[in-house]
Amino acid sequence: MAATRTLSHTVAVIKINNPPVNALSTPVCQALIKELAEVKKDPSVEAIVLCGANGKFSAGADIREFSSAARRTVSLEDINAEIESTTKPVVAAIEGVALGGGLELALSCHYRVAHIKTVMGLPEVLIGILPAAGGTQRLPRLIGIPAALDIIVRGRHVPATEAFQLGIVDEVVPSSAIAAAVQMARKVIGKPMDSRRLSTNAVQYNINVDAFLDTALEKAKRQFRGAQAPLACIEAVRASAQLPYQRGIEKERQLFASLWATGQPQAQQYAFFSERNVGKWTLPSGERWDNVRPCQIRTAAVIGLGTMGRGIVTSLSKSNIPVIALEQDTKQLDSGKKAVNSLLEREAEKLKKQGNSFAEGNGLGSVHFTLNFEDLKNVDLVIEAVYENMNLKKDIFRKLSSIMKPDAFLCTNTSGLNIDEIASVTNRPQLVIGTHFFSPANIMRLLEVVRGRHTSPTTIATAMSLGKMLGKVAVLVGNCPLFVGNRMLGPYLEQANYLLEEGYYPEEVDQALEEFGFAMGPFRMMDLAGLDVGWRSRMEKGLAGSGVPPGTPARQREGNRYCPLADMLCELGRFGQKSGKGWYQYEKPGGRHAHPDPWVRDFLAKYRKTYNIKQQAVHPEQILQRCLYALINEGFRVLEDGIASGPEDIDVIYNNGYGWPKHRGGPMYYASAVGLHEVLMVLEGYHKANPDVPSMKPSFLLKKLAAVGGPPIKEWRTQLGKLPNKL
Ligand SMILES: CC(C)(COP(=O)(O)OP(=O)(O)OC[C@H]1O[C@@H](n2cnc3c(N)ncnc32)[C@H](O)[C@@H]1OP(=O)(O)O)[C@@H](O)C(=O)NCCC(=O)NCCSC(=O)CC(=O)CCCCCCCCCCCCC(=O)O
Ligand SMILES: NC(=O)C1=CN([C@@H]2O[C@H](COP(=O)(O)OP(=O)(O)OC[C@H]3O[C@@H](n4cnc5c(N)ncnc54)[C@H](O)[C@@H]3O)[C@@H](O)[C@H]2O)C=CC1
Repeated sequence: MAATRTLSHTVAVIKINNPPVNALSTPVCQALIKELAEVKKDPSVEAIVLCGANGKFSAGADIREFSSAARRTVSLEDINAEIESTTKPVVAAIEGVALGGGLELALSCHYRVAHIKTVMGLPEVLIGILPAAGGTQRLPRLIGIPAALDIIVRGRHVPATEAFQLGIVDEVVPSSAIAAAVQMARKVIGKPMDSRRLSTNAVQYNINVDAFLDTALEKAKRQFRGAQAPLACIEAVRASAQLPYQRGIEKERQLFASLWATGQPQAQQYAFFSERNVGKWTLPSGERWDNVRPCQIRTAAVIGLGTMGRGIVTSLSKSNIPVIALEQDTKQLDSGKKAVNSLLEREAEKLKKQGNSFAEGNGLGSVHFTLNFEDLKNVDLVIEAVYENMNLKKDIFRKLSSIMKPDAFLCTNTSGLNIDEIASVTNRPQLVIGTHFFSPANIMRLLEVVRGRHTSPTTIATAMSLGKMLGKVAVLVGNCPLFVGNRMLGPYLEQANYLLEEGYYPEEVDQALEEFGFAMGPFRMMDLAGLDVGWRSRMEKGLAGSGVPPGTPARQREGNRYCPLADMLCELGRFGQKSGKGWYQYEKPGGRHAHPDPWVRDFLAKYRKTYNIKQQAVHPEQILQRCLYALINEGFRVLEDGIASGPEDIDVIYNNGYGWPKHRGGPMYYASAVGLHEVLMVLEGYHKANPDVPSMKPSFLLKKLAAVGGPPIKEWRTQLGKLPNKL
C-alpha cells in the first residue's frame, strides 16, 4: 500500500509508505489523491495529518521515474494545490527527512511539526533540476528571498532547529511528530486558514530584489562553472517576487523543461545513483557487500601526521572513533598535534553553527598523540600515512606486524605503491588494504579502497564500512601502479605538458579546462600539489636527473616522446605554491593566488626555439579533446585491466576526488555523451600522427564498444563481463 489511513478522534492520519525513503512515486501520488478525496468528503474527519512511514516523511519525487519510459502522469504540484485548498486543516508531521518534493508537499500543508532530528531542504539543484512542485514559489513566500535562495541554490539540508528559527516549521518536538501533529490539528480545527495557504501570500521583502538576485546570479556563474541548475533556481525565485503565484508556477515548469533539455539533469542523476551503486561491491568469487559482515572499528591509529595524516585523524575523530596519532619525533609530533587540534576546533565551530555538538563527547578528547609504537598494539585498525617510500612503508608494516594484535587491520594511504609488496612483509596479508584518502582528507569525500591479492573479503567490507562511517564515498579498486584516479591523471597531465611545448601557455590550458567545469586546471593543480613530488618519482624511475642514460635526447625516453619542462622548472627550484613559483608566480612561498608569469612565457619561447617547435594557434576545443580523451582512454584501460568494476566507479572517483564537474556526470559518462565513435576517431587521428605517444593509442575496450555502436553506459558491463576482473 503506497499510503495508509487511520483515524485519531476526528483527525485522519495519512501515511506515505514507500520504503526505503518514501519517494513520491506515481503509485504514491495516486494513493495520496485517493485518500485526500475520501477524507475531504468524510464528515467524521475534521482535520488531516500527513506523515511518512518508518520515521521518514519523504525524500521527494522518485528520481528513477524521471528517466523511465513511464513518465509521471500525476503532477506533484497539482496534489500540493489540492492539499492547500482543502477546507479542513492539514498538518505535516515531519520525521527523518523532508527533501525536495517531500518538503514541497509539507509546504502545501497549513501547519508543519518536525521531530528535532529531522533534516529538510530542497536539494534538487544537486541532481541538476530545480524544485518544480511549487517549492521555488512557496518557500520565498514563507521565509523571504535571501533565506529561501540560500536553501534552494545550495541544496543544503536544514536541521529542524534552524527550520524552526527560519519559520519553515511551526513546532519542533523531541518525541513523536505524528502525535504532536494530531494534537496541533485538533487545536486548529475551525480556525481561519487563509494566511496558512502560502500560495495566496505575497513575498515580503525590503531589499532591491533584482539587484540582490543579479549579484547572486553572477556569483553562481563563477562558483558553479557551467552548471545550469543553480542559475535556473535563481530565476525561479525571482519569479516568486515578480509574478502572481500561478504565473510563477508556469515559470518554474518552463525552467524545469529548459534544464532537462541541457542533458545536465540526466548526468547528475546518473552521478547520484552511481555514488550509491559503488557501495554495492562484488568480488569475482561471489562475496558481496550484502553477504560479508564488516568488523566493528572501535579504535584506530594513524602513523604520520603530515598533510594526509592530520586530515585522516580529524576525519576519524569527527566520527567519534578514538584515535592514536603517531609521529617519528617530537618536532613532527608537536606540529601534527597543533594542526589536528586546529582542524578539530574548526570542525567543532562548524557543528556549533549548525546547532549541533559532537554527538558523543568531544572529538578532540579522543585523540592521543604518541611517539611510541607500543601504544598502538590494541587498536582495531591502523592507517599508515608516512612518506611515499616503499622501504619506509615496509619497515613500518614489519613493525606493525609484530606489535599489533593479530586481528588488527593494517591500512596504507599510499597514493600508488604496490599493496602486495607492502603486505608481503607482514604476518597477515589478508588484513592489509589500501585506504587512499584525498587531500584535504577531512574534507574530500573520496576514499579509494585498494584490494591486494591476499586481502580478505572481511577486510574489504570493513574498509568500505569505515569509509561510510567517515561520511566518504568509498570505491573499491584493484591494485596497479597509481590505482585508478592517479593512473588516469598521468596521460591527462602528459597532454597538458605537450600543449605547452606546442605553443599554449599554462593559463590558456587551465582556462579551457576550468571553463569546462573543472575546479582547477592541470597547471594550477600541479602547482598546488607540488611539482617536486612528480619530479622525485621520475628521478627514481631514471626518467629525470642524473639517472637518465647519457646521450638520451631531451625530449625522448625509451623511444617515446617525453616532455622535460616540469623537470626543468624543478631544477630551478620552482616547485609551485610552496616555493612561490611554478607554472605560475605567487605572492610569496605558500601563497595561493596564481598569477601568469612572464618568466614562464619567455622560458617556453626559448624552449620552443631550442627544439625548433613551431607555435600553433590556440584552439580551446583542442585543449579539451587532447586532455580529456587522454584521461578517458586510460579509463577504458583501467576497465579493460579489471581494476575498476564499472564506468560508474571511475566516474564517482573523478566527481569526488578530482574536481570533475558533476553536471557532466564523470569522464566515462562524458565519453558516452560525446559518442564513443567520436572519441575513438580523435584518438586514432592523434595516435597515427604521434605514434611515439603510446598513452593515446585507443584502448581495446573503447574500440570494441565503438564497434558495437557505442551503447549507452549502463550497457557497457555486458562487454566488461567478458574481461578479467582484478577485484
Ligand atoms: C534521502 C537521503 C538523504 C537518504 O540517505 P541515506 O540514508 O544515506 O540513503 P541512500 O543510500 O542515499 O538512499 C537509500 C535508497 O533510496 C534511494 N533514494 C533516495 N532518494 C530517492 C529519491 N528521491 N527517489 C528515488 N530513490 C531514492 C537511493 O537511491 C537508495 O536506493 P539504492 O540506490 O537502491 O541503494 C538521500 O537518499 C537523498 O539525499 N536522496 C535524494 C533526495 C533528493 O534529491 N530529493 C529531491 C528529489 S527530486 C524532487 O523531489 C523534484 C521535485 O521537486 C518535483 C519535481 C517534479 C518534476 C516533474 C517530473 C517530470 C519528469 C520528466 C522530465 C521530462 C521533462 C521533459 O521531457 O520535458
Ligand atoms: N599529499 C597528498 O595530496 C596525498 C598523499 N598521499 C599519500 O599519503 C602519504 C603521506 O603523504 P603526505 O601526508 O603528503 O606526506 P607528508 O610528507 O606531508 O607527511 C608524512 C609524515 O610522515 C611522518 N613520518 C615519516 N616517517 C615516519 C615514521 N617512521 N614514523 C612516524 N611518522 C613518520 C613524517 O614526519 C611526516 O610528518 C604518502 O604515501 C602519499 O603518497 C595520498 C593522497 C594524497
